[in-house]
Amino acid sequence: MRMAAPKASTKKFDAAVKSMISFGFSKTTVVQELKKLLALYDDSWEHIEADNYTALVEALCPDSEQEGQKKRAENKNLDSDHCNKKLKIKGHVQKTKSIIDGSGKRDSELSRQPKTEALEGRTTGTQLQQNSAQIVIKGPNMETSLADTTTIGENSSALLPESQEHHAFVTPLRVMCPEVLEPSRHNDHKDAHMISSIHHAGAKKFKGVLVVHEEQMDSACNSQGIVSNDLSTNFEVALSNSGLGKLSFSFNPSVSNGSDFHMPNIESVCKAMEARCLKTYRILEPNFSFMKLLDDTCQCILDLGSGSSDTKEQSVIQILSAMSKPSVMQSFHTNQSSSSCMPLNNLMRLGDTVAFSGGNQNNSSNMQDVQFQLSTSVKRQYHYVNDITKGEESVSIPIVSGVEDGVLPPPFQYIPHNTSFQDAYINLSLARIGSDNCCSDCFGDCLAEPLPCPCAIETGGEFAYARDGLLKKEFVDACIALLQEPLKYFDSCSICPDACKGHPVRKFIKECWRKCGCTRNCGNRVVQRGITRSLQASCQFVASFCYLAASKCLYLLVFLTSGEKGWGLRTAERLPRGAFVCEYVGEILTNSELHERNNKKSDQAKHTYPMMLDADWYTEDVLKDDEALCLDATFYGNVARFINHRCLDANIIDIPVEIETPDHHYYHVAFFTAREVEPFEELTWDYGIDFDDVNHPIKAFRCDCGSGFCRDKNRISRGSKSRAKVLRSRDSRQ
Ligand SMILES: C[S@@+](CC[C@H](N)C(=O)[O-])C[C@H]1O[C@@H](n2cnc3c(N)ncnc32)[C@H](O)[C@@H]1O
Repeated sequence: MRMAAPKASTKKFDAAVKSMISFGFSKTTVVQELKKLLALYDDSWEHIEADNYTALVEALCPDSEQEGQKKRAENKNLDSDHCNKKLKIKGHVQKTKSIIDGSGKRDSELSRQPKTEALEGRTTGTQLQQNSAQIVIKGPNMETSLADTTTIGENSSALLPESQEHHAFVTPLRVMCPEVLEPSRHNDHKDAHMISSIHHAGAKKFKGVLVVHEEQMDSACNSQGIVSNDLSTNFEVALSNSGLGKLSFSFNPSVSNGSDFHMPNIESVCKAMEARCLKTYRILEPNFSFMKLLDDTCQCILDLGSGSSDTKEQSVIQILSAMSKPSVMQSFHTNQSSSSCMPLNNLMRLGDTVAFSGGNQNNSSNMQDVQFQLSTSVKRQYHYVNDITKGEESVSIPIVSGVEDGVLPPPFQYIPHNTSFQDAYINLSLARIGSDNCCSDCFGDCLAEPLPCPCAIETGGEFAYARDGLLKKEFVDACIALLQEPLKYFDSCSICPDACKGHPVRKFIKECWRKCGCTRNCGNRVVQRGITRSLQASCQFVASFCYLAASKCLYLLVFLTSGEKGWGLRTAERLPRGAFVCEYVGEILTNSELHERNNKKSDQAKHTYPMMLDADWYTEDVLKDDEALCLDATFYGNVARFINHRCLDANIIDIPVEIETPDHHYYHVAFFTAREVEPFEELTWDYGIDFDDVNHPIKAFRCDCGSGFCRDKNRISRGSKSRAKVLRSRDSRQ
């Protein structure tokens, strides 16, 4: 009889289960595997908890298990008893040979398979059939409907009608027929041909079968197909030149361990797979779809199998795009095997710039090889796509979409701090900061002191920041109220009494600075530290798993929006309310200089990047004020230049921050989250544009913000412009 587990073990057990559930594993499976591991390790948690539950992850992920066990046995010098036990498990989890061959005799083959019996003792072909889900891949010109494709010959009884838990849908097919077929490869497979892939994972027995039925294809174009039956990899491939394929997944109901299993809807399976890819492999492409992955897999099989030259014709940009991803991934996955990254070794571009192929599975050395052979201009583009900051920030900011379509944002110089253009007069001398505006008597962290320091005077004697580095709730509330209803908070103006309708009151943050006695790590210094990695603590994927590399991490991503807005910025992680995102950085210009620039600006330049500082606070005649300042990020700027506008309910707000100067003539514009922001949500702020003001020197764009509170009466109706249309119109302009 087993003794009741002591409390500490129960906690460990729960923690391990919780951790694995967060990666998408089912509780039942995790509990089962965990119990097995505990038995294996004689209830020693040391090995199970090591490296963030690596042993458990490996037990749950069959592909990595054998390798992982080998490594663990080597590294940890497991005693022979453990090794023996492991060997037993290992024997149990070995991948089996495919239970379906290319002959299409699925039922009989299934029931004959000794491996199936050995693994389950219960699995029958019928069970598999009754729980199959189909995905029909259909060529662009094929008229065959889904319903049509469900009736297949006698050897394809796995393909059942909808009523018997079939889930089918159509996706465009990129797999075209191979021009040359080797007769020996398809002669024996006249009936139904299959792409099959079967994984047996010991306790976690899972079978996935992708089936391509060729009768249907033959009836469509009476063509030959291609079948590969590679026993060494347990992988069978059949492709038709008709453009119609059928992928059928079958599941063995015994995996459900007697629970009430029902075949899930195929769309929810795709969604779950996409979530899993996002979490586990950190696939950051916003348009990633599991169906596209399957589609690409077929294309890949065809390309590799037929030695197609398609891959050679990819544009450099496409290669760069593909290259950028693994290196981005690598920053998260330093300990990962190459399998989680893009297959770099298969990318080929022949000709003047890149010649790259080979079997080297080590991505880091591949990257070096590629970079070595790329021309300078291609290298420059590659670096730009990978990190638009060119290393100026402590985080990398990649371009994650649009690149595959050959589109890049118009060039600009990345600068992490504001730079004066010419006439702008900014006096940053320490002498101008009086003792009232700094805390020379402080030391260490001002936020740790019981009383606020003089720097908090600006914020009513309270620090704007809390100890966790976020803005205090009340401060965010007050800023939002002032931005959303400025007229309510107008102040009588002493600066421009004639023209000013009243300066709206703004909430300023005053940060401690160099004249203060506190250290650089003082909690009242946030914006001046720039875009930092501190927010990564809130990144659920990274924090809870062991892939966080010592190198730079993803945090912000530049992407091509789906509407008329052009490029945008999104966060890669969940951001809590009140978090500092980035500063709006650009050239500091006087209003007159900006006016001159606007006059010279070509009509082609669709997007504009100016930001008024003290000049535009509801004055009507602002351009008379030559000394008034603004920021322009058109030629020099930082990542904030990609943040688009959203009327009223944007997820970030701009807050003026004093750092070096005590007046409100020149200040920093910092963006903070107005609410919690979900991973991959676009970041937007309200530019404060009056869309009705036809006299404004900068012509307002037609707003495509999609907000229910959109102020633009001429707004673009949602859905009228697709991403494809935007790309097409860009192409025609180039
Ligand atoms: C600061 S830039 C933002 C980045 C810009 N989307 C790009 O592609 O570089 C401002 C410009 O983006 C576009 N934009 C921003 N928000 C928009 C919106 N809600 N609707 C339409 N266009 C928008 C306008 O062209 C505007 O002049």
